[in-house]
Amino acid sequence: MPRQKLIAGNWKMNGLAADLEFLDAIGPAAAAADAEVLICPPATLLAEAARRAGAHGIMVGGQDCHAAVSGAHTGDISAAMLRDAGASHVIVGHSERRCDHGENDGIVRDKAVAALEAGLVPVICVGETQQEREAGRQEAVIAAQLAGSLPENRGQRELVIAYEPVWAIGTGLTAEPEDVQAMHAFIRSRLPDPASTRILYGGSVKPDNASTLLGLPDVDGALVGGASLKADDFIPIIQAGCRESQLFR
Ligand SMILES: O=C(CO)COP(=O)(O)O
Repeated sequence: MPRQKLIAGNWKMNGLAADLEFLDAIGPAAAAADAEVLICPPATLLAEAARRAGAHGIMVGGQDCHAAVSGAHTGDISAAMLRDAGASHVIVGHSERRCDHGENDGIVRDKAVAALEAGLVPVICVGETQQEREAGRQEAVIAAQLAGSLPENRGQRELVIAYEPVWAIGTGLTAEPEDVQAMHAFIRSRLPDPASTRILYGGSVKPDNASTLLGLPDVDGALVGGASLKADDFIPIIQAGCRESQLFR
């Protein structure tokens, strides 16, 4: 059973209500695509995004969640709240959260467990820094992040891994296709359900490199930052995912 491609957009801290027109703009491309499309807007837009996205078969997700179900955590949002707002997925362990908010692997794992318990699919991010890659430590770093961040017992519940080399995020630098494929194959070798788990690549995915990256055998989709903010950039990435999905049938 081939893994269907998943093309995900992470809007990060961008987007006001008017920007949800994006969903109607990408709607026809998403509806026609033989690939799943997921948009993760800021939490303020989630409920309205879910309402508008549903009409096009687009899924929506959160960008983070708290590990607790509810309680005295000012400013935080639980997985159950995301689900209640219409999310199906949540990104956890993005390098910007690991770096800006001091989230370590244990915190990321607790968030992933909370997501699964709320009925969300966690998109668990891992990635090495430039320094770690230059020192040839990328596999050791990723192995440790996977060992520390993945829930231990998830039964049949789905999770998604996103490999995002930190040095490729927002820099316009993408990893070489051979390095991406090698790392994705390495990640797959470490997963309990290697055949069914989707591994996305993220880090400066753009319309002009999407086909190459999505055509790699162990790349099951993309987690797109900057190029998910404009329909003209995101539509060709969806279409690349769709083409590459069909080639695998
Ligand atoms: O961090 C990312 C997605 O989560 C990647 O961001 P860019 O596509 O802007 O490099």
